[in-house]
Amino acid sequence: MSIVWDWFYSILASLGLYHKNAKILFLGLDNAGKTTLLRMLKDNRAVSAEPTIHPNNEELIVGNLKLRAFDLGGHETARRLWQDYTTTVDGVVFVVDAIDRQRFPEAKRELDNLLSSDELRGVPFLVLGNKIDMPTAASEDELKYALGLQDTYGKDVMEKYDERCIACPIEVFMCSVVRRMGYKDAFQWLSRFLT
Ligand SMILES: Nc1nc2c(ncn2[C@@H]2O[C@H](COP(=O)(O)OP(=O)(O)OP(=O)(O)O)[C@@H](O)[C@H]2O)c(=O)[nH]1
Repeated sequence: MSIVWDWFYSILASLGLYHKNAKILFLGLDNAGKTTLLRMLKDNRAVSAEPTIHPNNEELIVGNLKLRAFDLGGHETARRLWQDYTTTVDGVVFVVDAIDRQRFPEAKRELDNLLSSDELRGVPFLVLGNKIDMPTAASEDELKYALGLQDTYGKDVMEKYDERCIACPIEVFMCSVVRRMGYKDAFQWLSRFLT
């Protein structure tokens, strides 16, 4: 295994994603930071991403781990696109721009749609409030309130996943993708629901 490959696997291992057999969707409004996050996981560097013109063109496949980003909002076709992409989704990473308060209601609508969709019943949801490197970013409490997520699953990594849990596990983590802050704990949280 080359040094670069080795190092790449060590990133995935630190996030708890190494050797996972899972399809994870990165969803959220445009400009939230999905592409930047995907590229960060791929290259460990923040590339200033051009806006995604084709919402289905960002994908990362490593062994049995498939990560794919889709934009929501503004276009109805997005839903069809991710539904066509896979019928089995093992996890959703829903990215929200924590500085764009005006769009919190729109983000909430999209999230509510996802949470009530049959295809995603029981699927763990990781909600990332991104861009906390900016001083105007919402706090975790503010974002949770805006998204109606005051009552979340709990962050304790040691807590055992209760298979009988009817509602899907959902938790909010604040992060800055470009500063590489916050998303490690978040992915570790998500990874314990993946096989
Ligand atoms: N300040 C700050 N900016 C960020 C962060 N993450 C992403 N961005 C910026 O936010 C903008 C949108 O990022 P993208 O990754 O393109 O967002 P996207 O969700 O993929 O949206 P589209 O590209 O429109 O599909 C870019 O200018 C990024 O550089 C962050 O942690 N902090």
